[in-house]
Amino acid sequence: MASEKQVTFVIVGGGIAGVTCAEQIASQFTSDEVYLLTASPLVKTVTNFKQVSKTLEEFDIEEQPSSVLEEKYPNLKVVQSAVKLLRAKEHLLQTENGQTFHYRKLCICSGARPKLLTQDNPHVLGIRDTDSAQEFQKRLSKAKRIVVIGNGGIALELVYEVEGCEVIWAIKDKAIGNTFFDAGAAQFLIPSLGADKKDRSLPCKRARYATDKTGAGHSGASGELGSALGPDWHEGIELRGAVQVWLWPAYVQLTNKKIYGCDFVVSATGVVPNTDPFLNGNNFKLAEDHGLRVDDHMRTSEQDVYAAGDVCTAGWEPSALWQQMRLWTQARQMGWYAARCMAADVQEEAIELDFCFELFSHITKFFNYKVVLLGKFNAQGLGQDHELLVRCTKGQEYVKVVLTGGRMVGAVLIGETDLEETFENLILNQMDLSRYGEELLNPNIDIEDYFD
Ligand SMILES: Cc1cc2nc3c(=O)[nH]c(=O)nc-3n(C[C@H](O)[C@H](O)[C@H](O)COP(=O)(O)OP(=O)(O)OC[C@H]3O[C@@H](n4cnc5c(N)ncnc54)[C@H](O)[C@@H]3O)c2cc1C
Ligand SMILES: NC(=O)C1=CN([C@@H]2O[C@H](COP(=O)(O)OP(=O)(O)OC[C@H]3O[C@@H](n4cnc5c(N)ncnc54)[C@H](OP(=O)(O)O)[C@@H]3O)[C@@H](O)[C@H]2O)C=CC1
Repeated sequence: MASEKQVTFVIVGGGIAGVTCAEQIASQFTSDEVYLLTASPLVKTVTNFKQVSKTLEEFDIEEQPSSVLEEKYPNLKVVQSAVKLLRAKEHLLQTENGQTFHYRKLCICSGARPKLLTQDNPHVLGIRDTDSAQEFQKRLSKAKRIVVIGNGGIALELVYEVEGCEVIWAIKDKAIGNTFFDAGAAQFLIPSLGADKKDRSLPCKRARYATDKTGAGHSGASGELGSALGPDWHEGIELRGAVQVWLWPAYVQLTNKKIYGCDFVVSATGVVPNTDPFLNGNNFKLAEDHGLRVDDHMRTSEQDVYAAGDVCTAGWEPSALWQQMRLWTQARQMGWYAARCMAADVQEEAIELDFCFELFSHITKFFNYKVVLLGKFNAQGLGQDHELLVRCTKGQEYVKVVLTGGRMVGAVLIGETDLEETFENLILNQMDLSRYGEELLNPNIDIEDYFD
């Protein structure tokens, strides 16, 4: 049914960024109707939020029916229909179900979708949402062998979690988990794959790695065999050299020229922001990664249109210790900050870039280890101008700090190190640590006493 509404605030997207933004706006402007337009039947909400330290936060994500939000915020209306058209110059939006909204302020939080290796190939799956995860699960239950391509978050989780099916993991780097780790951390984690198999007595879990040091793409390209991952990676992992001689639904040729048959391929090769088709016809500035470019007030290049979460790309000059990564934490922080910017704009108040953009911080789990990443954890953008200190106890913890000019600028903490708060402080206060040298990571010294 066609209808037209004049509203102050419209938010597009029922993911973490959109829901956080809508909640924040609805709680601040209780006498205004706030509209959240979303293509998905369920909305994602943040629960059990815990501020672990100044910048580190932990929370759970729950998918809930939109009624839960509407009950909590009586002025928040959720419309489950995709936006099909935006005319930013006219401040007008239209949804698939025929509703037209004339907004004053709009925030686009339409997320991202998997950047698949090949489009429209029924044997190549991406994992993004509940539907695609269910499709993956369905196909996996009948699969003997899958090929996982990519070396980021999803691939790391999959190769560890998938059971009862042979997994061939094709990566183009020398070490696993290139988006989160360096080779040292990868080396620390690799035994978990083999050990996990023994400990959990999984008869069929087999992981195999194919690496390609050329860094070229996979299907059909040429290249040479990459170097081995290290002495431990194959421990407890069954390795077989030859391609199976029966017909598989799909075959993958890697750049090392090997061909593997499989039931299907998971393309865990990153994401691309959802900026089309509904944004077409406007004058949005896009970043190189196709994200909506936003300034330090989360404003896009179209007036009164803000963006947050995976769909946007930070276009401001970032702090020396922060970088954008498309993660839950940043989706929540951006959604929340975008709401505050929209509010400040309406109330004609000034607002400064939030403190959460001072220091990159992320807590997660890989291979059942707690993982904390701080600042320039992989010495991003530092070139040769840095020094690394590493402490590692096999099977227990891996601690790496990145120093430049004697000051700590990043850290990777794997395991229960209990160092996150101290290191966060050292990074934030930029204290000169030169005189401590390697003692900084001496496990026999209580580092907190040093700096009290
Ligand atoms: C398998 C997987 C595991 C992950 N694990 C982690 C993790 O452990 N830790 C972590 O920090 N991050 C993780 N991430 C990343 C994290 O999920 C994303 O960074 C985050 O969810 C992005 O939130 P968002 O709100 O920007 O986008 P999304 O969650 O993608 O939400 C976008 C919303 O916009 C809606 N939408 C899109 N187009 C339209 C339209 N035209 N009209 C109306 N609505 C529209 C969609 O329906 C959806 O509701 C993971 C991602 C994946 C895929
Ligand atoms: N626990 C967590 O924090 C998790 C976070 N996520 C997030 O979800 C999003 C999606 O995850 P994911 O898909 O793993 O994305 P990521 O961006 O984490 O990783 C993509 C990986 O695919 C590789 N890649 C890209 N293109 C190709 C190609 N053509 N051939 C081979 N490899 C390629 C990339 O290598 P290169 O970098 O060299 O291009 C990279 O290793 C990300 O934003 C991720 O951060 C997901 C799961 C868990």
